[in-house]
Amino acid sequence: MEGNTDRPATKASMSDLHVIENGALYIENGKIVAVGADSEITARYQHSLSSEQQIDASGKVLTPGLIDPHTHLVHAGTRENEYAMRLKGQTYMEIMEAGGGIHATTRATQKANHEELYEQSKKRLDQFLLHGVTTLEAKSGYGLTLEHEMKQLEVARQLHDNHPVDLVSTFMGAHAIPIAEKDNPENFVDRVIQEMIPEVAKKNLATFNDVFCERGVFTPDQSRRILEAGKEYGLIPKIHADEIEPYTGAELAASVGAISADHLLKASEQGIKNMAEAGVVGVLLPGTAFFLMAEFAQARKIIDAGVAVALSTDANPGSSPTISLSFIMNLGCLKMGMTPEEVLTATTINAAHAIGCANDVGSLEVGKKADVTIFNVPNYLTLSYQYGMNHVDTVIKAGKPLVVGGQLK
Ligand SMILES: N=CN[C@@H](CCC(=O)O)C(=O)O
Ligand SMILES: [Zn+2]
Repeated sequence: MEGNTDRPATKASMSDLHVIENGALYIENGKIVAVGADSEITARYQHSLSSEQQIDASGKVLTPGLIDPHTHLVHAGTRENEYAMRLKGQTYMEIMEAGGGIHATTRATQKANHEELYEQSKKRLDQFLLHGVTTLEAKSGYGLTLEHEMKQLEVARQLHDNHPVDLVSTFMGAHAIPIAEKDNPENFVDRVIQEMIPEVAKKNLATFNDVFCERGVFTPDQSRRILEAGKEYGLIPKIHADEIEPYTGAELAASVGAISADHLLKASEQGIKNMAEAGVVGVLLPGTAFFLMAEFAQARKIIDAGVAVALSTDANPGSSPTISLSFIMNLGCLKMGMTPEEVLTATTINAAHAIGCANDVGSLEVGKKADVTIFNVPNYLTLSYQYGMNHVDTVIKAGKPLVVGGQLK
């Protein structure tokens, strides 16, 4: 798996995995130093390694460490009660409008202190690692006040510092309009712009700035204001776009120069075309369509239109309570018309592009960080063929084996 570091893979290049049969990697100081045929690499480097420093992956598949470019990792609590309500017919938006949904997780997250939030989020992060993920993006957005948004971002930073998985942070103060400000949303938009964004930027707590642009949440105009304001502070725009209804989120992503537009279940053809032209990565989240029993994003159309597609879990307690990118790969193939090759590109190099880290990770190439996942499967097709299983055998992060035999070391 090499190539597409300068720009994300689109169209046919999404299928080009550059598989090496009987391959090997040599790692030094946390970086990939050589990759190629086992016969060559072994002859050249084996003498410099003790037997403990060698990993025999015969019969298995190595990929770059998986990258999850859209998660709501840092939050408190769960919402299985809402799941039961939806199964009886209530919709996601009805539950949110009645004060549940994102508001319910906001209450729980505000109530949790830093340590509690850290512990709950760390458990999920360990699970991500066990499922082969070595880098992920984590959003705030369950604080909705300066104090609690900062708390979420500080927990994310601490996890990045203490945990082997790398976190890339996104500020998402514009995730919902707090219930108390329902009748005056502009006030809240002003607070996000004037109070929160400058403080997040001052403390350097996020790389990206995301908005839930959806009818009943933030309008396209409010979203644009928030994203443009973030740009002035160096925060790169991202958008939760066209998830529930067509709402010109994809068009907005292209016009504000967003790095990615995410969801896109209801994106218009024009919006998709604009994204392709502007080079906005489309991050598709089929776990959300699955869990909300909604129509899936039209990945086939989106890829054929020239948009670079990445896949993500959207891990969150309301619309996608999973940490399994493998399951997302299955859904990508079975529900969105993607190929087994495309879903691998979408969870590695294209996912890296969606969060601006393709120079360091996302492919198995000399000079990149030695983040490698070894799956106990005989070929890569099996990864999106057998579903509901965790095939991860070994995870190497920056050269260190952290998961061995499917267990945290
Ligand atoms: N759609 C908005 N945000 C999340 C869901 C958050 C929640 O329900 O807690 C998403 O990406 O699906
Ligand atoms: Zn999300």
